[in-house]
Amino acid sequence: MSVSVTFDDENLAELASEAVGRLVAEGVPAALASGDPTLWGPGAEPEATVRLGWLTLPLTSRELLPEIEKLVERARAENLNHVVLAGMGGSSLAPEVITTSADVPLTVLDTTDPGQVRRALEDRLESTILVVASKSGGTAETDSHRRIYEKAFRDAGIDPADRIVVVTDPGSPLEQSAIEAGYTVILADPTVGGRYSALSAFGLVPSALAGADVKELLDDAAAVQPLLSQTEGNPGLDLGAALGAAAADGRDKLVIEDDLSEINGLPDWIEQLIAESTGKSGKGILPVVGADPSGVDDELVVGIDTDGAVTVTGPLGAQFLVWEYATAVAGRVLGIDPFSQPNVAESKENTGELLDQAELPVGTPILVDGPVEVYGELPGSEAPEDLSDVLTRLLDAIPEDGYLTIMAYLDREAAFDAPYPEGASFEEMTDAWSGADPVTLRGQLATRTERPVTFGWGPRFLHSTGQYHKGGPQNGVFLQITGAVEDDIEVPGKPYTLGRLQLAQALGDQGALAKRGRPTVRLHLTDRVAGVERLLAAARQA
Ligand SMILES: O=P(O)(O)OC[C@H]1O[C@H](O)[C@H](O)[C@@H](O)[C@@H]1O
Repeated sequence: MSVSVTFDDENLAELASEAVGRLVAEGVPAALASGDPTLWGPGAEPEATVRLGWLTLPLTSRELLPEIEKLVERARAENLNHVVLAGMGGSSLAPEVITTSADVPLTVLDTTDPGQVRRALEDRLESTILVVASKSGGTAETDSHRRIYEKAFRDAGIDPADRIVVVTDPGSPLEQSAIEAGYTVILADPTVGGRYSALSAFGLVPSALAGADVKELLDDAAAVQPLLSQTEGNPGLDLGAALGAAAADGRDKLVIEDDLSEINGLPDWIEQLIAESTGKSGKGILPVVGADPSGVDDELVVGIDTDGAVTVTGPLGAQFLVWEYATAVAGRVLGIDPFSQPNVAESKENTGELLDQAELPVGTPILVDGPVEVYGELPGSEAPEDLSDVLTRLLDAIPEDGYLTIMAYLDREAAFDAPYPEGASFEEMTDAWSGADPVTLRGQLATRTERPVTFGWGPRFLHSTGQYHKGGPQNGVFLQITGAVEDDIEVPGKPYTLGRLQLAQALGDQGALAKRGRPTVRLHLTDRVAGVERLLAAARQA
């Protein structure tokens, strides 16, 4: 089974077909299939020269299968059936989709929230195998998770070398330290960037350990690969031309729907791929995930196995490859380098500088509304009356072509702790969860504006849409949510705790956004449960 890309929008079909015509005339399909790094201009060439390995992963990754199989057998023999993956962005998003689609359990740690990390640590440590996945080997979150787990294993009398598997690029500092520590190391293809690494060791190792059939993924991707050098019937070319041409024509908000799909969560992976690849030089495509279309002119709805202006159907392995190819093509149409992420480092550097200070410069709240403190500058000169007023003013500040983003530096599983009455029906349970979930705020605010409202968990989104926020068109309005930490976790060998790192990440990104003059407000929940409740109530009133 292959991937099909179909259009249900005449204008778009025409735009896409014109763009395909131009791309074919320029020889793009053959050039891309042969790994030509000049396709994105001289500025992008050095990076593209070492970033096109994903094109051949359906074949080259097969070489990893025996090594992966051995690892899976060892884990089974030792009853290591709680698989925890520490990895940010491209190093965890693909395994998350692969394992949820295959319905096999994987605990993903892509957070600095102490509560969420503690939850993982306290869950079956005796049967835990930890995959530490980082291409660069220098990502602070992943490094912290490794240090915390090493200590937890040792404290429990377990040798970390028996439990830690490292996936990284050859020559990274992580490879070196992992070899010294005696960890199992699986090296990934260094010619593949993080967000294009779904079919590399980064996607395959944790997914296989969790029980997913990764050979099938590669088979499905290999089946679509021959189509990608064609000038006709090339799903990657058709999709990329549509995304690029639509965005160039002003339809640059990409609503990705997957309601009927058996692939679970692909939009989250696409979000990183598209946002980080295209959101730069003041251009880009804003992925909108988990939201209904609002029917505005600058919106393009893509359905995964579900009807949209463009519908993309096909198995997961093939979808990965087609979306990667389409993103590279859209980059060419938009005139950007799809392999760089120039603005991600900025927030990281800000965070590093903040962590060097004795006290984090949190500032003074402009308002305290019960368990919610409000920091930052609101559009308009008057002080806000209450939290509802803050939300209204943020909504009013969204430019005509802009968007609002909610960024929650919180525990993304905490809502499941919400109490519900004994004997509650499933509906009552989901009501209790959504009443305690900051994600609910997205839907509430979306009903009050036609403009897109997106939601991201911090710091996860910093490795994804964070690039677009800072590098893309400057028309975003930003709402951060942070929370008090009750039970913090030391990061062994580092002068900070996870809670301090988490807050520094929020402040670091706030600095980067404020520097660009974007409206950015931080809501700090001094009591997390009561704070979310208050926030959702304020959104209802606003
Ligand atoms: O795999 P790592 O080197 O730890 O990187 C994880 C993530 O970090 C950065 O933010 C990049 O922008 C992402 O594309 C990458 O996926």
